[in-house]
Amino acid sequence: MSNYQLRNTILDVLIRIEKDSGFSHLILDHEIKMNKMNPKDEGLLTEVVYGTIQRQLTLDYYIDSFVTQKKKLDDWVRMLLRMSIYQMTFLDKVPDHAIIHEAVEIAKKRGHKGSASFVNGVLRNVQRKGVPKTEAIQSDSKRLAIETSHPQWLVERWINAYGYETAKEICEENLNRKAITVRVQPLKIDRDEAMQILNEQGFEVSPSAFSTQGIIVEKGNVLKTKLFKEGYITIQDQSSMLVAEMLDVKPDMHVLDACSAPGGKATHIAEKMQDKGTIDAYDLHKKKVKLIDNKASELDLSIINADTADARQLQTIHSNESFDRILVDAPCSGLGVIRGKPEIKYHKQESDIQRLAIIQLDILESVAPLLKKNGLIVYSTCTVDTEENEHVVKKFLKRNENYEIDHKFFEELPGHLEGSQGITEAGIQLFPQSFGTDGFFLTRLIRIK
Ligand SMILES: C[S@@+](CC[C@H](N)C(=O)[O-])C[C@H]1O[C@@H](n2cnc3c(N)ncnc32)[C@H](O)[C@@H]1O
Repeated sequence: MSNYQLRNTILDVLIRIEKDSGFSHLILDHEIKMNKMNPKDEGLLTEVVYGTIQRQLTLDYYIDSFVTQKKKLDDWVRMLLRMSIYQMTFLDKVPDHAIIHEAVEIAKKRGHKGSASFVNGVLRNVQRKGVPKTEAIQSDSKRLAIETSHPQWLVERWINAYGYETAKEICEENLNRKAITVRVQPLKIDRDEAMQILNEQGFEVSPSAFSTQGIIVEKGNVLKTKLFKEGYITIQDQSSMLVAEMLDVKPDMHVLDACSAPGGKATHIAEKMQDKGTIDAYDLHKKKVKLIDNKASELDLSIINADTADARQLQTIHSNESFDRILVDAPCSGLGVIRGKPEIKYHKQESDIQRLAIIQLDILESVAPLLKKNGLIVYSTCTVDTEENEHVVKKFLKRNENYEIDHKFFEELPGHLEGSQGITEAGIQLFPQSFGTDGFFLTRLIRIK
């Protein structure tokens, strides 16, 4: 692929992610497969696409300071400027003159002479004068929002909930890439053996402190390994691994996973139960239910019954007090996974959070009667937001006196979390900057009567 073709592909991918509100990782994976790219091109494509999305609002702030025309820029022109300025400002892989030359060539082909000279003018200005400073922005939240490319409402929400310093740390960490972590299927291989095999294949690996099944992979693409292809390991964030650990399942239990697709936690629970007992796993979306079946069969697990259902209607299928354990891994705003899916921060609105918090509480309240006395519910989300996390738990407890927080949960948390800033009376909020995990919340409730 020529440099020109590669830059053009990067632009196409970025436009598609923005236009279709699509997930960057899915569109990127598809593009890489379709184009059969070499690893170097694949690396640059991934780096520029993620980086441009991660820094979008900062890049727009730069662009707007150089553009005097009142007319709205064409979407493709803005995107071409974003990806070019991203490379000039945040990467040092390609010299500025080459970036400008290629951007102008793309503009000539996509637009007319005017577009090419406009793109040339803006980029030459960036090259000559550098990008504008942000220090002069008076408001702390606005400055942080522009510097770290987050919507201002979100920055203000995090400042209000956790204070300025923590909000700043979250925003800054969201600009980084995280290490991949995998979970071993312990009925097929043990962790040490899997680590040794990965090591021998050149991967840099270390054991996770969150789960006895977790491995941190610092470098390398595990998706291409035999271990992954044959279901000895699966990709899962360490925070998510904590869920099955905290659910405290045993073989032969009857477990409900109310919001289960694509089945990451259901399969972990099945492994913990030594594939003995029953897991009823539901998801609202029929298409996604297939993913649960696929994951279970990839990992050679047999005790998961996956089906389509609204978690708020499960009383019509199951009678009260039928489950030993229930997992509510609730649909959420996903603000904890911005590092991997950076477009999330632009697509979510504050109203989404309010709408989701109502659904989360509804789901918890609907499944609560289905749990046996002395049984446990784990409630979790991959978000960093008090309204979806602590507030949902507190509202639930206020309205369901037969439940309380299971305090043994805090004692059972891995030792390195002790004294973590995210531990509250309602559960634990993992921040992305704290332990290298996704931003994640979980807690455990016990049915006392
Ligand atoms: C956080 S994801 C679950 C991830 C899953 N537990 C795992 O570990 O792979 C939340 C899931 O809830 C599903 N969902 C949304 N609303 C639901 C509802 N009312 N009832 C059941 N599932 C729902 C979504 O389709 C989504 O797959």
